[in-house]
Amino acid sequence: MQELEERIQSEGTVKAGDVLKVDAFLNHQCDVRLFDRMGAAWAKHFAGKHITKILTIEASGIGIACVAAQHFGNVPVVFAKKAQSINLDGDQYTTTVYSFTKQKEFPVIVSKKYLNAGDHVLLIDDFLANGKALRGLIDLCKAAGATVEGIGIAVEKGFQGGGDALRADGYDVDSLAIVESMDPGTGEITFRH
Ligand SMILES: O=P(O)(O)OC[C@H]1O[C@H](OP(=O)(O)OP(=O)(O)O)[C@H](O)[C@@H]1O
Ligand SMILES: O=c1[nH]c(=O)c2nc[nH]c2[nH]1
Repeated sequence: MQELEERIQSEGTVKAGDVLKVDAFLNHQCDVRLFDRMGAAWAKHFAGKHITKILTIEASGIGIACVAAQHFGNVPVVFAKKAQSINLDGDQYTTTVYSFTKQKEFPVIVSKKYLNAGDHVLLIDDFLANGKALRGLIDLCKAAGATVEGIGIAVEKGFQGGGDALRADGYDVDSLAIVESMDPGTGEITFRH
């Protein structure tokens, strides 16, 4: 998606440790008109797929998924929680995920009420790096007997390999920008096309 690549080039910064900072528009301050166009792009890619639910993970995927849902017939958006809460009752599907930016392991929890066998799920997230977050969401879908119809990602860091491993496993991963390389010294960012 050319618009997203241009925003990354003009507003993104490359940090040490393979971190791309795009919090001016994607995952701190949110450009909802951009999110809307990202939703439209995923709707075009996944046209013809029967999607009954969007599943994402706290925190940064939530806003993007909610805006994107409007392009999928306003299907419900469920987000996996990364902490137990007195607000979480009843049976739950749980797994654990190592968080790239927080550098620690989190529980990942979805109430059994909100993910079911028979659901056809689109996974949405802001970033795909090593694929840990998505593998966790896929595990939750498997536990529920739900079908993963596809994966919509805003920014994939292709050089970290998580996306290619998911594609090799047969998942339809639509990343709107795939960073091929980025250099914290010069700030140069290149994209895969
Ligand atoms: O492919 P991976 O290696 O799993 O990296 C991608 C994940 O990392 C970020 O989550 P993180 O927990 O770092 O931050 P967040 O709370 O802002 O979503 C991002 O939102 C993805 O969920
Ligand atoms: O803002 C972010 N920048 C990144 O490089 C990244 N990788 C995973 N999750 C991420 N979030």
